[in-house]
Amino acid sequence: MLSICAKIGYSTPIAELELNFNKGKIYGICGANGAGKSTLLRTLAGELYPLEGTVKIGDVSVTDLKSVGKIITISTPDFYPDVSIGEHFKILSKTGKVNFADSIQRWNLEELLRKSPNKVSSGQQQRSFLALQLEIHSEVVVLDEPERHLDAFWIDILAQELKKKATNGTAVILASHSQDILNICDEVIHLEKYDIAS
Ligand SMILES: Nc1ncnc2c1ncn2[C@@H]1O[C@H](COP(=O)(O)OP(=O)(O)OP(=O)(O)O)[C@@H](O)[C@H]1O
Repeated sequence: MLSICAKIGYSTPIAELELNFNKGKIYGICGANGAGKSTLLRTLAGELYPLEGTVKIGDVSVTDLKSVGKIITISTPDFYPDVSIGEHFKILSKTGKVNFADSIQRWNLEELLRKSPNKVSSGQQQRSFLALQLEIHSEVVVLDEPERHLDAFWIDILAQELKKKATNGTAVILASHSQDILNICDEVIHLEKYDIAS
Protein backbone atom coordinates (compact mmCIF):
# COMPACT_ATOMS: atom_id res chain seq x y z
CA MET A 1 0.00 0.00 0.00
CA LEU A 2 2.72 2.52 1.05
CA SER A 3 6.10 1.76 -0.46
CA ILE A 4 9.54 3.32 -0.39
CA CYS A 5 12.45 2.51 -2.63
CA ALA A 6 14.79 5.38 -2.01
CA LYS A 7 17.93 6.95 -0.65
CA ILE A 8 16.89 9.35 2.08
CA GLY A 9 18.55 12.22 3.91
CA TYR A 10 18.87 16.00 3.84
CA SER A 11 21.98 16.75 1.74
CA THR A 12 23.87 13.49 2.33
CA PRO A 13 22.24 10.03 2.42
CA ILE A 14 21.49 8.53 5.84
CA ALA A 15 19.73 5.37 4.65
CA GLU A 16 18.90 3.40 1.53
CA LEU A 17 15.65 1.52 1.90
CA GLU A 18 13.21 -0.73 0.10
CA LEU A 19 10.15 -1.30 2.27
CA ASN A 20 6.42 -1.97 1.95
CA PHE A 21 3.81 -1.05 4.56
CA ASN A 22 0.41 -2.74 4.52
CA LYS A 23 -2.91 -1.67 5.94
CA GLY A 24 -3.91 -3.16 9.28
CA LYS A 25 -0.32 -3.54 10.48
CA ILE A 26 1.87 -1.64 12.96
CA TYR A 27 5.46 -0.93 11.92
CA GLY A 28 8.10 0.28 14.39
CA ILE A 29 11.26 2.13 13.46
CA CYS A 30 14.05 2.13 16.01
CA GLY A 31 17.67 3.21 16.12
CA ALA A 32 20.08 5.46 17.97
CA ASN A 33 19.67 9.24 18.14
CA GLY A 34 20.44 10.68 14.71
CA ALA A 35 20.01 7.31 12.92
CA GLY A 36 17.33 8.81 10.66
CA LYS A 37 13.98 7.77 12.13
CA SER A 38 12.34 11.20 11.83
CA THR A 39 13.87 11.69 8.38
CA LEU A 40 12.35 8.39 7.23
CA LEU A 41 8.93 9.29 8.66
CA ARG A 42 9.01 12.74 7.05
CA THR A 43 9.97 11.18 3.71
CA LEU A 44 7.18 8.57 3.99
CA ALA A 45 4.68 11.34 4.74
CA GLY A 46 5.77 13.33 1.68
CA GLU A 47 7.13 16.23 3.75
CA LEU A 48 10.67 15.60 2.52
CA TYR A 49 11.72 14.46 -0.96
CA PRO A 50 14.02 11.42 -1.10
CA LEU A 51 17.52 12.14 -2.45
CA GLU A 52 16.87 9.39 -5.01
CA GLY A 53 13.97 7.02 -5.64
CA THR A 54 10.26 7.07 -4.88
CA VAL A 55 7.68 6.89 -2.10
CA LYS A 56 4.23 5.83 -3.25
CA ILE A 57 0.83 5.20 -1.78
CA GLY A 58 -0.66 2.65 -4.14
CA ASP A 59 0.62 3.77 -7.55
CA VAL A 60 0.69 7.46 -6.73
CA SER A 61 3.62 9.46 -5.32
CA VAL A 62 3.03 10.67 -1.74
CA THR A 63 3.87 14.18 -2.93
CA ASP A 64 1.11 14.11 -5.59
CA LEU A 65 -2.00 16.17 -4.82
CA LYS A 66 -4.04 12.96 -5.11
CA SER A 67 -2.34 11.69 -1.93
CA VAL A 68 -3.45 14.63 0.23
CA GLY A 69 -5.38 13.44 3.29
CA LYS A 70 -4.30 9.81 2.93
CA ILE A 71 -1.43 10.15 5.40
CA ILE A 72 -1.56 11.88 8.79
CA THR A 73 1.65 12.78 10.62
CA ILE A 74 1.63 12.98 14.42
CA SER A 75 4.79 14.56 15.77
CA THR A 76 5.42 17.43 18.21
CA PRO A 77 2.10 18.65 19.72
CA ASP A 78 0.96 21.75 17.90
CA PHE A 79 -1.82 23.97 19.31
CA TYR A 80 -3.14 27.49 18.79
CA PRO A 81 -1.87 29.24 21.97
CA ASP A 82 -4.98 31.34 22.72
CA VAL A 83 -7.52 28.63 22.03
CA SER A 84 -8.59 26.22 24.80
CA ILE A 85 -8.07 22.49 24.37
CA GLY A 86 -11.86 22.04 24.22
CA GLU A 87 -12.11 24.59 21.38
CA HIS A 88 -9.54 22.60 19.42
CA PHE A 89 -11.84 19.57 19.63
CA LYS A 90 -14.84 21.72 18.58
CA ILE A 91 -13.02 23.20 15.58
CA LEU A 92 -11.80 19.81 14.37
CA SER A 93 -15.16 18.15 14.94
CA LYS A 94 -16.74 20.73 12.62
CA THR A 95 -14.05 20.83 9.93
CA GLY A 96 -13.24 17.11 10.02
CA LYS A 97 -16.78 15.93 10.85
CA VAL A 98 -15.45 13.79 13.72
CA ASN A 99 -17.23 13.03 17.00
CA PHE A 100 -14.60 13.24 19.74
CA ALA A 101 -16.86 12.39 22.73
CA ASP A 102 -15.48 8.84 23.18
CA SER A 103 -11.92 9.87 22.54
CA ILE A 104 -12.12 12.64 25.19
CA GLN A 105 -13.34 10.03 27.68
CA ARG A 106 -10.75 7.40 26.80
CA TRP A 107 -7.94 9.94 27.21
CA ASN A 108 -9.57 11.38 30.38
CA LEU A 109 -9.52 14.96 29.10
CA GLU A 110 -12.76 16.39 30.56
CA GLU A 111 -10.93 18.48 33.17
CA LEU A 112 -8.47 19.86 30.62
CA LEU A 113 -10.99 21.09 28.05
CA ARG A 114 -11.33 24.59 29.53
CA LYS A 115 -7.57 25.06 29.83
CA SER A 116 -5.12 26.70 27.46
CA PRO A 117 -2.66 24.20 25.93
CA ASN A 118 0.15 26.36 27.37
CA LYS A 119 -1.12 25.83 30.92
CA VAL A 120 -1.12 22.05 31.10
CA SER A 121 1.77 19.62 31.54
CA SER A 122 3.72 18.18 28.59
CA GLY A 123 2.12 14.77 29.13
CA GLN A 124 -1.36 16.34 29.24
CA GLN A 125 -0.57 18.21 26.02
CA GLN A 126 0.56 14.98 24.39
CA ARG A 127 -2.60 13.12 25.50
CA SER A 128 -4.79 15.92 24.12
CA PHE A 129 -2.88 15.97 20.83
CA LEU A 130 -3.07 12.18 20.41
CA ALA A 131 -6.80 12.20 21.25
CA LEU A 132 -7.34 14.80 18.51
CA GLN A 133 -5.13 13.33 15.81
CA LEU A 134 -5.71 9.60 16.24
CA GLU A 135 -9.46 10.04 15.83
CA ILE A 136 -9.12 11.44 12.31
CA HIS A 137 -9.43 8.80 9.61
CA SER A 138 -6.53 8.20 7.21
CA GLU A 139 -5.10 5.28 5.26
CA VAL A 140 -1.71 5.71 6.91
CA VAL A 141 -0.72 7.31 10.19
CA VAL A 142 2.92 8.19 10.85
CA LEU A 143 3.90 8.88 14.47
CA ASP A 144 7.23 10.25 15.71
CA GLU A 145 7.87 9.13 19.31
CA PRO A 146 4.16 9.11 20.26
CA GLU A 147 5.10 8.00 23.78
CA ARG A 148 6.90 11.29 24.51
CA HIS A 149 6.06 12.67 28.00
CA LEU A 150 3.58 9.85 28.72
CA ASP A 151 3.82 7.83 31.94
CA ALA A 152 3.52 4.02 31.97
CA PHE A 153 -0.28 4.09 32.39
CA TRP A 154 -0.78 6.31 29.33
CA ILE A 155 1.81 4.43 27.25
CA ASP A 156 -0.38 1.37 27.80
CA ILE A 157 -3.48 3.29 26.65
CA LEU A 158 -1.52 4.57 23.62
CA ALA A 159 -0.60 0.96 22.74
CA GLN A 160 -4.29 -0.03 22.86
CA GLU A 161 -5.28 2.95 20.70
CA LEU A 162 -2.65 2.13 18.07
CA LYS A 163 -3.77 -1.52 17.95
CA LYS A 164 -7.37 -0.37 17.48
CA LYS A 165 -6.30 1.97 14.68
CA ALA A 166 -4.56 -0.92 12.89
CA THR A 167 -7.55 -3.26 13.44
CA ASN A 168 -9.70 -0.64 11.72
CA GLY A 169 -7.49 -0.94 8.63
CA THR A 170 -4.96 1.87 8.98
CA ALA A 171 -1.25 1.27 8.34
CA VAL A 172 0.47 2.55 11.51
CA ILE A 173 4.14 3.51 11.19
CA LEU A 174 5.93 4.84 14.25
CA ALA A 175 9.41 5.74 15.44
CA SER A 176 9.96 5.00 19.08
CA HIS A 177 12.51 4.58 21.85
CA SER A 178 9.94 2.75 24.02
CA GLN A 179 10.22 -1.04 24.17
CA ASP A 180 6.58 -1.18 25.33
CA ILE A 181 5.51 0.47 22.08
CA LEU A 182 7.94 -1.50 19.88
CA ASN A 183 6.54 -4.72 21.44
CA ILE A 184 3.11 -4.16 19.85
CA CYS A 185 4.57 -3.76 16.35
CA ASP A 186 4.06 -6.46 13.73
CA GLU A 187 7.44 -5.56 12.26
CA VAL A 188 10.37 -3.54 13.61
CA ILE A 189 12.87 -1.84 11.29
CA HIS A 190 16.27 -1.09 12.84
CA LEU A 191 18.04 1.89 11.32
CA GLU A 192 21.81 1.58 11.52
CA LYS A 193 24.48 4.18 10.87
CA TYR A 194 24.70 4.50 7.08
CA ASP A 195 28.03 3.96 5.38
CA ILE A 196 28.20 6.75 2.76
CA ALA A 197 30.71 4.72 0.73
CA SER A 198 28.18 1.89 0.27
N1 LIG B 1 16.46 19.82 9.24
C1 LIG B 1 17.60 19.16 9.07
N2 LIG B 1 18.52 19.58 8.18
C2 LIG B 1 19.67 18.91 7.97
N3 LIG B 1 20.00 17.77 8.61
C3 LIG B 1 19.13 17.29 9.50
C4 LIG B 1 17.89 17.95 9.79
N4 LIG B 1 17.23 17.23 10.73
C5 LIG B 1 18.03 16.18 11.02
N5 LIG B 1 19.17 16.22 10.30
C6 LIG B 1 20.25 15.24 10.34
O1 LIG B 1 19.77 14.01 9.81
C7 LIG B 1 20.22 12.91 10.59
C8 LIG B 1 19.04 12.08 11.05
O2 LIG B 1 18.23 12.87 11.92
P1 LIG B 1 16.83 12.35 12.44
O3 LIG B 1 16.16 13.50 13.11
O4 LIG B 1 16.10 11.68 11.33
O5 LIG B 1 17.28 11.25 13.50
P2 LIG B 1 16.42 10.40 14.54
O6 LIG B 1 16.78 8.97 14.33
O7 LIG B 1 14.97 10.76 14.41
O8 LIG B 1 17.00 10.93 15.92
P3 LIG B 1 16.36 11.07 17.40
O9 LIG B 1 16.30 9.69 17.99
O10 LIG B 1 17.38 11.93 18.07
O11 LIG B 1 15.03 11.76 17.26
C9 LIG B 1 21.04 13.49 11.75
O12 LIG B 1 22.40 13.32 11.45
C10 LIG B 1 20.66 14.94 11.78
O13 LIG B 1 21.73 15.74 12.19
